[in-house]
Amino acid sequence: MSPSSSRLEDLRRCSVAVDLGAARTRVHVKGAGLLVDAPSVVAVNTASGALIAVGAAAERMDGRTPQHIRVIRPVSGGTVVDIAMAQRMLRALVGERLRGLARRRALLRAAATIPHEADPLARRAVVETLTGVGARRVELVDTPTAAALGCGLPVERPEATMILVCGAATTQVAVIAMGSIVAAGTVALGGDTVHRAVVQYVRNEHELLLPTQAVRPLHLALADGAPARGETAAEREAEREAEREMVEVAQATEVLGRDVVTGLARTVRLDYEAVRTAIQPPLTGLADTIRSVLHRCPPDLVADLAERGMVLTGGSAPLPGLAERLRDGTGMSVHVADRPALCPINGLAALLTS
Ligand SMILES: Nc1ncnc2c1ncn2[C@@H]1O[C@H](COP(=O)(O)OP(=O)(O)OP(=O)(O)O)[C@@H](O)[C@H]1O
Repeated sequence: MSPSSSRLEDLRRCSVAVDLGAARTRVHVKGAGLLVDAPSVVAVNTASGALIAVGAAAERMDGRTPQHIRVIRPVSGGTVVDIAMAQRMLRALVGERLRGLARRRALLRAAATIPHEADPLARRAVVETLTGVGARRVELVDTPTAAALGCGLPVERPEATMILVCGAATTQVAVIAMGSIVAAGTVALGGDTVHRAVVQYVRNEHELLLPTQAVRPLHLALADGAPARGETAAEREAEREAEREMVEVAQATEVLGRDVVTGLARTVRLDYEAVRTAIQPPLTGLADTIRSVLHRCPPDLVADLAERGMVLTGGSAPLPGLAERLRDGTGMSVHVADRPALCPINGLAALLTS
C-alpha cells in the first residue's frame, strides 16, 4: 500500500529505517545515514548459548564451524523466522546506538520494509523483533514501494511502473500506479537459488564441487562482462557482440572446488557465458511471474509498461544474464537501478524525511 498522508506523518516521526533481509540487514538512522549493512547471520555456541559472532564474521564461519558452533540465519525469504535470534543480531549490530537514540527520544519509532505478500504472522514477527530492541512503535512499508522510491521512480503518477526486488530468497514483482500497488507477485527465486544452480552446473559440467560462498565472488568477477542496457534490438546485438569479445579476452575467472572423483582441490575456468547458461533454468519461473502480474493489470497500465519497461532492484539485480533474459522473455525494456541492493532502505529512509 502507498503511504497515505496520515501514514506519511507517522513515517516522518520514525527515526530509524530497517530492512531485514534474508541475506543482509540494513539500518538507516535519520540524520546519521546508513549505520548497518551486514549479512543477516549470527554464530552461537550451542553449549553455552553465547553469541560468538555476528554479520560478516559469522557469515565467514558458515560451513567451517566445529560441532559446538551453529551459524544461524534468522531471516528467511524476507520473513523473520527466529525472532529471538534476530533481536540478538540487531542488538549486536546496532544495539548501543539504538539504545542511545531511545534515551534521547521518549518514544523511538522505527519503519521497516515488509514483503508485499507477507501474512499477518510475518508482519507481527518484524514488529516484535524491533520492539524487542527498543522501538516503541513500528511502521511497515511494502518493500517494492520502498524500492521504487529508492530508485527515484515517480510512483505517485497515474502511469504504471514495474519494479522487481531481486533478493536472496525471493523476487517480488510489482506494478505501482498513483502510489499504490496495482498487481504483484512473488517467486521463490533469488540470488541463493541462482547460486545453487551455478554449483549444480559446475558439478555436472566439470565434476567439481564448489562451496556456495564461491559463487558470489564469481558473479562479481564477471559483472563487468554484463551486457549494457540497450533499448533497441540493434543496440542489444551490438552489446552482445561487445560482450562476446569481452568474454574471450577478459571475462573468465578461475574458481576453486573439490574434485568429485578424487576429492582433491582443483580449479576450473568459468566465463560469463557459462554462468549465464547455468542460471537460465531457475529464471524461467521469474518470467512466468512477470507475465502473470501483467495479466492482472488493466490494459491501459500494460500499455504504459510496454513503453517504460521494468526496473530491477535488490542485491541480485546485477546477476549475469538476468536483465537480458527478462528482456528476451517479456519483450520489455529492462533497467538495472543504480546501487540496486540499497534501493529498499534508501526509499524507506526517504519516507522518514519526506
Ligand atoms: N553484484 C552481485 N551480483 C550478483 N548477485 C549479487 C551481487 N551482490 C549481491 N548479490 C546477491 O544478492 C543477494 C542479496 O540481495 P539483497 O541484499 O537484496 O537480499 P535481501 O534483501 O537480504 O534478501 P530478501 O529480499 O530475499 O530477504 C544475495 O543472494 C547475494 O549473493
